[in-house]
Amino acid sequence: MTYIIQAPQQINSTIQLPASKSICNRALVIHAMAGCTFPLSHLSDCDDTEVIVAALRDMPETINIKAAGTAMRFMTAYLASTPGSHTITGTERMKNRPIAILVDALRRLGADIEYVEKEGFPPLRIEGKPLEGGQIEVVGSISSQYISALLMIGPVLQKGLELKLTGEIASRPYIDLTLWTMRQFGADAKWTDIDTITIAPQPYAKIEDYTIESDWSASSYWYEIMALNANRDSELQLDGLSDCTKQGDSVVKYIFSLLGVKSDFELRDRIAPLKLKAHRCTLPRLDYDFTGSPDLAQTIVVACCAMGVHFRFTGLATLKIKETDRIEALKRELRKVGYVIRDENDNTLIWEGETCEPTHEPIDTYEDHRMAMAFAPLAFKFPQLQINHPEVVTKSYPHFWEDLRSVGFIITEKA
Ligand SMILES: O=C(O)C1=C[C@@H](OP(=O)(O)O)[C@@H](O)[C@H](O)C1
Ligand SMILES: C=C(OP(=O)(O)O)C(=O)O
Repeated sequence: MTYIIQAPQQINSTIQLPASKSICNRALVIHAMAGCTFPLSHLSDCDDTEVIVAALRDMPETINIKAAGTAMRFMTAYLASTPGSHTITGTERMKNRPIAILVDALRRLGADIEYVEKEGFPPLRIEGKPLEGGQIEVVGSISSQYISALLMIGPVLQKGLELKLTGEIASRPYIDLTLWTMRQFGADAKWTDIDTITIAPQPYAKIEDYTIESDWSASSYWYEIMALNANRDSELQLDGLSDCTKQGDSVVKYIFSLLGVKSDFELRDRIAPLKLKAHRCTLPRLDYDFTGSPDLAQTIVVACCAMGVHFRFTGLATLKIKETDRIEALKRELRKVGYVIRDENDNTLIWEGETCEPTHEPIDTYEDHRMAMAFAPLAFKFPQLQINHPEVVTKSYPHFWEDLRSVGFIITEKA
């Protein structure tokens, strides 16, 4: 399927963002470890959360986690520490996303895990059993999801867990989000040194009423829409977010303030409406390190090209092992609309304003929800923008296209 997208002149609407898949997936695994039987409410209906809901509910012999990285990593640690025999697998892409750092760490904690196909990658055969726990070192520079997965089982390990992280820590705000979620469920989980996290062997508490904030990563596409619409009469309200959030991607508020989008929360101390308004952007260039917020990179890269803001973005090394190689995907698809960006050292993207003749071919999405959502706002600049396989958005934001229609986008299916 291919969508043809036409953007509205002006936006005056309210959007209810989906629940944060990162918080949902943490809460679900912790909730299961706490032995809670009642379901969690207000979960996201995105694919990445639904695969965990189904896995925990049915616990089939073979668990297919599809394309969900967090689900693959969190469920691997959960299954390794919970009695039972399971194979965990996923999409072809998932079978090429590395998992050796997590498997090695779990084996050092006593886990029984075998690779079913390729050494270092899913699928995995796991014989779950109570694990002793203790002190281990883990590389922190490849994916924070390995660290989060280990931390979440910490309270149920006989000796608890002391995790020393080595190397530069990638996606660190997600580790803090894990610790915060664990503490909400009664865990004693904290940084005890600059590179060390300690989890006490103390069971999780059963929590009945748990509110899940909306997804700040999803809000980024609305910030981009407001920036590219650049109409002073437009105003957009986003519901479900909090100014005192623990989601690292809330830094989007700051980044887009530099690109002319003003954010105004009705209340500061809890979930409250957030109003966005666009002002003129006069920024000539933006340099930013995305080590802590990799999921925002595509949004900001596309927005800056469309706004003529030159950039040098660092901290992008982990983009190569996500839903697709996002560095290559960005370079290739931006050329179709006339922007020539280049990469350096496998972790940097640079744009000095170089352009090429646009081909106006449809944008390919590479089974990556964020490619579709980051490119859609380009419809403000390129009328009749086309996006291939728009259905990829279900990974994190199933009603993205309906929400776009509700604010005035005209979206038609190409015959
Ligand atoms: O823990 C999480 O919820 C996530 C961590 C990040 O992954 P990495 O730690 O692999 O960068 C992020 O990209 C992903 O979308 C969600
Ligand atoms: C990288 C992402 O997801 P995951 O790693 O959980 O598949 C993402 O949602 O951008």
